[in-house]
Amino acid sequence: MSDDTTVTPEDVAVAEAAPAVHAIDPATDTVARTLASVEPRVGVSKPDTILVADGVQRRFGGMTAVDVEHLEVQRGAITALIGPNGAGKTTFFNLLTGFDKPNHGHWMFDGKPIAGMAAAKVAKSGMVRTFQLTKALSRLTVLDNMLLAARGNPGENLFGSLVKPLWARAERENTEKALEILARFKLDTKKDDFAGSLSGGQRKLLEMARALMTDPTMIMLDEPMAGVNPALVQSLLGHIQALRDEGMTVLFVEHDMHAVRHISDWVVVMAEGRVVAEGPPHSVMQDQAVVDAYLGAHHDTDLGDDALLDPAVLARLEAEEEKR
Ligand SMILES: Nc1ncnc2c1ncn2[C@@H]1O[C@H](COP(=O)(O)OP(=O)(O)OP(=O)(O)O)[C@@H](O)[C@H]1O
Repeated sequence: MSDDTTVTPEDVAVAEAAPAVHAIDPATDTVARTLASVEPRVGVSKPDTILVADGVQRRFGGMTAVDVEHLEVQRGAITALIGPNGAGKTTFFNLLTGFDKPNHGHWMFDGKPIAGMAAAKVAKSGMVRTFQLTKALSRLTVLDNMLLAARGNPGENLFGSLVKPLWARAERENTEKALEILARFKLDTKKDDFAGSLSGGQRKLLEMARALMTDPTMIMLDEPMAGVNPALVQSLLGHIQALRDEGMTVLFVEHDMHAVRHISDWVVVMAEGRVVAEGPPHSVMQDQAVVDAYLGAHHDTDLGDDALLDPAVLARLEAEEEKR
C-alpha cells in the first residue's frame, strides 16, 4: 500500500481527470435558489424532503449518543453533517442506514418508513453509505470489489444462481457498468490490482464507486476526506459535486471545514447528540450555538473565519484553553 501522504504521479493523474469544483450560483442553480428561501432554524421543513427523521434516540448505557427531534434533508442537495468529536454524527448515520438500532424514533426515506430495516434493505431502497474507514476488501481486485457491490445479482437467489444464462448475462452487464464507473474515477486502469494496493485517496474513490453500483438515490459519505492526501481532496470534492449535479442527494459527515464550505448547500450541526443549528454554510458557522459547540469559551471567533483552519491558530487556541 502506498503512503497516504505521498503524492504519486497516479494521484496527480486521478486528480487532473476529476470534475472541477465549482461555485454554486443561486441565480442559475435550482437547489441553491430553493434552499436560499429556507429559514436557518433547527428542524425547519424543506421544500422537497427526501429524508425525514423524528424523535431518534440512541443511548449507550447512561449516555445519550443521539437525540434528534426532527430533521429534514432536501432532495438533490449536498447536506453536510458537522460537529465536534463525539457529537453523534456517525451513530446517527449508522441508525439511518440500518447498521444500528435506535432506542426510539422513526424516519422516512423517499416517502417510505425505513426505521428498523436491515442495512442491505436500506441500500436496496436507494440509500447507500460509505464508511469512515473504507470497507474495500484489500485481497480482492478493484473490479471484484465493484462486482460484490452490484445489486440484483442473480447469484443472490437460488433460482438465479442455477440458471447460467441469467447469471452470465448479469455478470456481463455488471462488469460493463463497473468499468464505466471505474473510468469515471480514473480507476479503470487499476481494475486488476488488489484494492489493498491503492492509496488512501484512491480507496475513498473506490468506496464511492462501489456505492454507485447500486444506482442510489441518496449517498451518505462518512468523512470522505479523512486520510486523503491533498492532491486528491479537490478531486473528491469535484466528484461529490458531480453526483449532486446529476440529481443525487448527498449527506456527508466531515471535519474538514474547507470541504464543507466549498461544496455544501446546507449544513446541519450536531453537538452532544442533538442538532444545534442548521442553515447555509456561510451563515451557520457564525451561529453562536455552533461557535459554542466547537470552541467552548472562544465566543469571539467564528467558524467562517479561515484563520480557524490554520493549524497554528488552532494550536494557539488549544494552548490558551489548557491554561484556563
Ligand atoms: N458502540 C458504542 N458503545 C458505546 N458508546 C458509543 C458507541 N458508539 C458510539 N459511542 C459513543 O457515542 C458518542 C457519539 O459517538 P459518534 O462516533 O457517533 O460521534 P461522532 O460525532 O461521529 O464523532 P467523530 O467526529 O469523532 O467521529 C461518543 O461519546 C461515543 O463514545
